[in-house]
Amino acid sequence: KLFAQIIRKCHGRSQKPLYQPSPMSLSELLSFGQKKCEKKSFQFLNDEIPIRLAHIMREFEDLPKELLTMKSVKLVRSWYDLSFKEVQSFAEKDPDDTKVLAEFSVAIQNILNRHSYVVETMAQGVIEMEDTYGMDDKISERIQYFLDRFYMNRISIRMLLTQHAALFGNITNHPRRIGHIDPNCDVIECVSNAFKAARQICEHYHMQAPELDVITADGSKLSNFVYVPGHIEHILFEVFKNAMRAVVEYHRDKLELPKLQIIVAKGKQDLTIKLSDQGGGVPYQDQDKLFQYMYSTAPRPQYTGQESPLAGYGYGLPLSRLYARYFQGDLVVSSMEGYGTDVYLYLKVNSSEANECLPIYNTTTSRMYEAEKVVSDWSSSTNWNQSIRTYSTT
Ligand SMILES: O=S(=O)(c1ccc(O)cc1O)N1Cc2ccccc2C1
Repeated sequence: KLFAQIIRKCHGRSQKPLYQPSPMSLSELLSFGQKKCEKKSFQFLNDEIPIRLAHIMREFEDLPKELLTMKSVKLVRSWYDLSFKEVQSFAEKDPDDTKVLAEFSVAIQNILNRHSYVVETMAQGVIEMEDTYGMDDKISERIQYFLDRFYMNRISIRMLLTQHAALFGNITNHPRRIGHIDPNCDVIECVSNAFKAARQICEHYHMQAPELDVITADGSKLSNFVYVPGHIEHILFEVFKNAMRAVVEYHRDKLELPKLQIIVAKGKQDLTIKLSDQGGGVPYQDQDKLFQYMYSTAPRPQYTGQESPLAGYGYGLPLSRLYARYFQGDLVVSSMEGYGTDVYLYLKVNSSEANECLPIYNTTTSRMYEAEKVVSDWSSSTNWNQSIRTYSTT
């Protein structure tokens, strides 16, 4: 019933449709945080969190039923149901009552803790489904579509909740940061922190790790760039692990490892970080598989326990691309098989353009789950059953 209201459009053009998520820009989140008004933050979250939870809870219902019956997926849905009810219970409470605000902060911490392992648990559900029912392209595409939206929704909810917890909880923060936002984010420091963390793992396991050269393009004044350092370090940590693993494995028997290279360039719109490795690269036709949840779970290497710790359960790149896209940036991989791979991380320079990227549930969404597989209207082989191979538009 509540969800039926949520996608109800209100009358009149000027108003935002009722119960649609409200994307915030980095600059709005920053100034909201600088005001440090706990009551306003409580009221905003009181409205916004149930809406963002409800939209993704409704989308769960369009998932392949094979996935919905998996116990890991049922467990994740039960967490969302519980958290939705907990936030809803504050709907009528008095925002001027400091006891209510204190209870709200406790509820937020409980919700963040409850949802700590959602990514792993959903990945387990996908594996359970594949083991039970097998996999085909159509199910794989629907799962890819859902997980990108599901994890982006989760990133957005955790961003709002951790901002409130950092601003009004009793966590001592970095002096100049507003919650998790740094008005003067030092990208070179982010690069250095991520590189050291990845190198430590690589050296511990592989006894060696490639060195790093960092180049800042001329005229790139890196100062006063507003961003969430944690997001940049999360992304760079993943791509450094990939690059180090590629270089160590491709040059296994050599004494000297070719260095990694980072170039940082800042223009009017983009701050771009390019990471180049000489790790042998990947075939062009396999490049998009790097971002597939199914690919990273499907051909599961036989876990012999000898797996390099640099090789996580493979969600590193798809999730990192969501973090990059969350504030209107992107993550692009460009590989040369036989040589190595370049990864471009694009970030918005202007915080007022860095708006949250939020999935919303509407008729387009539900159609995406019903869509039949498209038949290819390109032919690239004489063999008849090949020519109807569908042209995947991932
Ligand atoms: O596909 S890659 O070119 C590659 C992908 C993403 C990235 O960030 C860096 C990369 O280098 N690459 C990952 C990897 C792992 C083990 C052995 C060989 C390779 C090659």
